[in-house]
Amino acid sequence: MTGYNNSNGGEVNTASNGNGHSNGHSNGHSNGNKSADYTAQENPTYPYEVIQEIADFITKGAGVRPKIGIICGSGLGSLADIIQDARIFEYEKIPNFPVSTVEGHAGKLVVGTLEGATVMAMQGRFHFYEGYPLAKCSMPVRVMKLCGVEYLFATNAAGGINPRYGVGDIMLMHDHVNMLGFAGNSPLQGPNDPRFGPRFPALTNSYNKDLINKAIEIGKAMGIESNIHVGVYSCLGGPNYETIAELKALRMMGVDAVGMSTVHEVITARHCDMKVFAFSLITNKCATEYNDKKDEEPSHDEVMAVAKMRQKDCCELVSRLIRELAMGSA
Ligand SMILES: O=P(O)(O)O[C@@H]1C[C@H](O)[C@@H](CO)O1
Ligand code: HPA
Repeated sequence: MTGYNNSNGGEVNTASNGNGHSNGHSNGHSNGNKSADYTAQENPTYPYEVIQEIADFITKGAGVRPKIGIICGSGLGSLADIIQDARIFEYEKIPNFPVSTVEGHAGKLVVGTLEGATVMAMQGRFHFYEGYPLAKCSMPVRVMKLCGVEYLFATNAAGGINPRYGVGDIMLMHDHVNMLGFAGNSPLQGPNDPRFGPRFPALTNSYNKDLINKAIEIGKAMGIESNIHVGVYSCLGGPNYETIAELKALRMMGVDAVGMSTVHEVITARHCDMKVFAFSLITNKCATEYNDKKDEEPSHDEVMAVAKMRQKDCCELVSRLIRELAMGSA
C-alpha cells in the first residue's frame, strides 16, 4: 500500500444498506463538530498509484468490475438501495477515502448489479464546503474509472431558478456554469497526469445527448414528461444558500437550477473520457424577487423531505436508463 493519507484496513460489509442519515465514523472524522480530514495545505492531487490501489481494493473486495458509476445526491441514497448482490464498503474503511459529513449522504460505496449492468454507487458525495479541495471531492470519479466504469450517472438536489420548474421536477443536465471555475478553482488544478487525461480537456459536449434523449423517452413512458426538463445547472461553493441578487444574476446567465456539487465530478469524468448523464431533483423554488416570506427560504430539511418524496421516480428513471444501456439500446 502506498503510504498516503488515512489508510486503514478495509472490510467488505455485505449487510443490507439502509440509507441512514447519520454517519457513525470511528476514525475520528465523524460529522457534527469534527472537521473533514483534509486541509487545503496538503497536496490535493492523489497520485495515480494511490487511486489504483483504492480501485484494486474495491474490485477485489466486490469481485466485479463495474461499468456504470452512480453518485447519489442529497437524500437520494435510495438509488443505491435497489442494487442487487450488493457489496457495501463504508467510506471510513476504504484506504485513503474521505468521509461523508453531510446529512443525507450515508458514506457508503455499493457495488453490485442493476438491471443487468454492473454498477458502483456512492451513497454520499463530497462537497467543497465540507473543507475538501475539489480534487479530493471528485477523486472517487477517478477511482470509478480505474475500476472499469465507462458511464457516470451523477444526481443532485438543486434549487429551481427557472420559473417554469416546480418542486419535485427533474432537470436533465445538458450543460453547466462552473462558478467555482470562474473563481479559479478546478478539480484538475495542479500537475496533470496524462494517464487520466489531457492537460486542457474540452467540455463542449460533456453531457451525453443519447442518454438525455433516452431519459426523456423514459419520462414519457413513466407519465411524468411534464415534470421533466432539460436545463443548465450551476454549482456554487455553499454551504449557504444563495442571495436573491445572486439568483437573479444566475438566471440572467441562463442557469436553470443551482446546487453545490456535481460540476467538479463531471469535469473529472470528462477529463478521463467517461460518458456522463446527470440530473437535478428540484427540491425548492429559488426566490428571485425580494419579499418577506419566511416560508420561501430554502432549508436542508426541505431538500431532504422532497428527495424522499420523489425518490421512487428518480430510482425508476435511473434503473430504466441503465436497463437500456445494458441492452445496448441507449
Ligand atoms: O449533494 P447534493 O448536491 O445533492 O446536495 C445539495 C447541495 C447541498 O449539499 C445540500 C443543500 O441542501 O443539498
Ligand atoms: N441552492 C443550492 N443548493 C441547493 C439548493 C439551493 O436552492 N437546493 C438544494 N441544493
